[in-house]
Amino acid sequence: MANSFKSGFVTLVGRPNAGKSTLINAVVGHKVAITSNTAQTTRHRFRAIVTREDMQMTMVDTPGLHKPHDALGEELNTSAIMAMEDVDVIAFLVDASKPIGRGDEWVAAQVRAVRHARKILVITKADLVDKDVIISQLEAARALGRWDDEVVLSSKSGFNVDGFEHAVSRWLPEGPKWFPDDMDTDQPFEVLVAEFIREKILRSFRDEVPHSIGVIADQIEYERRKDMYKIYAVVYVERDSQKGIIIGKGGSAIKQIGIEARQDLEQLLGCKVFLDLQVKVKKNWRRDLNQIRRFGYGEGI
Ligand SMILES: Nc1nc2c(ncn2[C@@H]2O[C@H](COP(=O)(O)OP(=O)(O)OP(=O)(O)O)[C@@H](O)[C@H]2O)c(=O)[nH]1
Repeated sequence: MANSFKSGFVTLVGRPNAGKSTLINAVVGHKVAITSNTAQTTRHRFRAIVTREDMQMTMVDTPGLHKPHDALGEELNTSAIMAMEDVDVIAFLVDASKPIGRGDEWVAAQVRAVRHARKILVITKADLVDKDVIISQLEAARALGRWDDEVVLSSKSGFNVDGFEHAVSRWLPEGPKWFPDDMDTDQPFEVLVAEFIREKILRSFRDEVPHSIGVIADQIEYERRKDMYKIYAVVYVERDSQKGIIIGKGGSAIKQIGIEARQDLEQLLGCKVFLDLQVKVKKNWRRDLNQIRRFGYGEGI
């Protein structure tokens, strides 16, 4: 008898910076999620899909859970908590290199409250610490809930990423292929483009403007004759001072962001990219929920 096909949904949760987006990219095999050192990099829910011969696993990335400080923070939390409903598997990620703290405990409490899903404990960033640290971290994390499986891995080195895939697959129910074989993310193209640009800004200005920026890819055109994409994007900031920082002396900072984003986009798109970046001030956009939704962040999308 032929083996039956398995399919289902897994959500990755963990405190900000636990390594959710990096793990998704490692499983997919290329970049579909942006990452940075800045906590709360991920702002919107999206799905990444991996299809194998015998299974299809759809990963739901979520903004890291944390105590909210503003409307954006609340929206991100609601989004992350909602992502735990209606999934088959919850993967709870704990950073091996950071002592378990209140952030992890708070997320674990949300996970414990979900009754129906299978739960996998995932210790991430194993490349950063010694074996004995991993063992003690595993023991401490075990105490935070009841786990159906445990995985220790490193998304950076690739160590045991397949172990994660197998652990999830084990708990997926039999089901149909929900998405076509070649689909690896459900993010609209313009959102993916905007996110790649936002990543570069976050990486350049870790401390100065972490949560005050939003990026919209206004216009994307493909020029067949040149095999080139023309992308016009706007970076929104809250204050004039932030605009100055992002533009930099004589435009040097925005130029550098443009170069890095263009290289990434060329890799994503497999052809040449012309990128036009503008910086505009939109006061208090973070506090205005409609504005947040217009930027595509939170569960409103
Ligand atoms: N050394 C090492 N670094 C890692 C690994 N996984 C993630 N990181 C780094 O940890 C930081 C955070 O990773 P992300 O994947 O963005 O974390 P996240 O949980 O998605 O973060 P939020 O979007 O803030 O919730 C980045 O700088 C990653 O490069 C790993 O396996 N090893």
